[in-house]
Amino acid sequence: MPVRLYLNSVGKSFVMHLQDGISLPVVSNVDFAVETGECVVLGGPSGAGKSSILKMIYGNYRCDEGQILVVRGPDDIVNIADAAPRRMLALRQDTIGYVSQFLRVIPRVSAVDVVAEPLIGQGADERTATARARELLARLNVPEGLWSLPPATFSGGEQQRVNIARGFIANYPVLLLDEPTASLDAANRAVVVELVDEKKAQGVAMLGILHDLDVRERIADRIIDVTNFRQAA
Ligand SMILES: Nc1ncnc2c1ncn2[C@@H]1O[C@H](COP(=O)(O)OP(=O)(O)OP(=O)(O)O)[C@@H](O)[C@H]1O
Repeated sequence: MPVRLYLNSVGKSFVMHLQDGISLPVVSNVDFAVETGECVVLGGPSGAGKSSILKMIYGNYRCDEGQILVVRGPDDIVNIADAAPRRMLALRQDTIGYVSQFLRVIPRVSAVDVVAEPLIGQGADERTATARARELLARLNVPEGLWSLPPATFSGGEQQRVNIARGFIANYPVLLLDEPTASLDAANRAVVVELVDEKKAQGVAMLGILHDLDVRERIADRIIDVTNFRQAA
């Protein structure tokens, strides 16, 4: 399968400017690829650098060394490590999705509109996007009575499921999964496994952090141990 995402000698340290500029090394020489239709899971103990790697790919953290290449087509390769902020925002709209367990609540916007929004952002008409949003909310067992309400008052688990629907609705060639099943019940974890399988069938390249061993076992095609990239202090 063709490579969709390639991390080439990526390194990251945090410089603590308020503490005499101390440098905290996190990872170095991170080198791996994710192919289309594949789900790769980052493993390793707490603090190993799993989230930092995902955040560099999504552009939340600056990549200090190396390249993060997204292969969008034979002649269309973007290096996220040197993408300007405006370019990064465009990539977040059409190329890289991020599903975390936390919903960023937008005041006064209904759950169905929160979910539909990324698909509309990719050019879908409102009616199609809303229908797809309703379908996903139903699959994730969010009670129908809540769909027209803003999720601010929803329970933690309901907000999490709205967020998963929002993360899976759009058509991103690369999808980052940051503990999407944390604290979901078994039935909803199984729905997430199905959604991941559907994305694989569509050729989406996924990179995730999943502490839930059962879900990890079911969706990971490969596990990469991040301790291999530990940077010497
Ligand atoms: N913004 C930041 N500023 C300073 N240090 C940070 C920052 N983000 C992460 N770190 C440090 O980088 C190291 C790696 O953190 P990271 O969150 O990537 O690990 P992780 O493997 O995802 O851990 P966990 O499984 O606990 O979420 C940790 O030592 C952490 O303290």
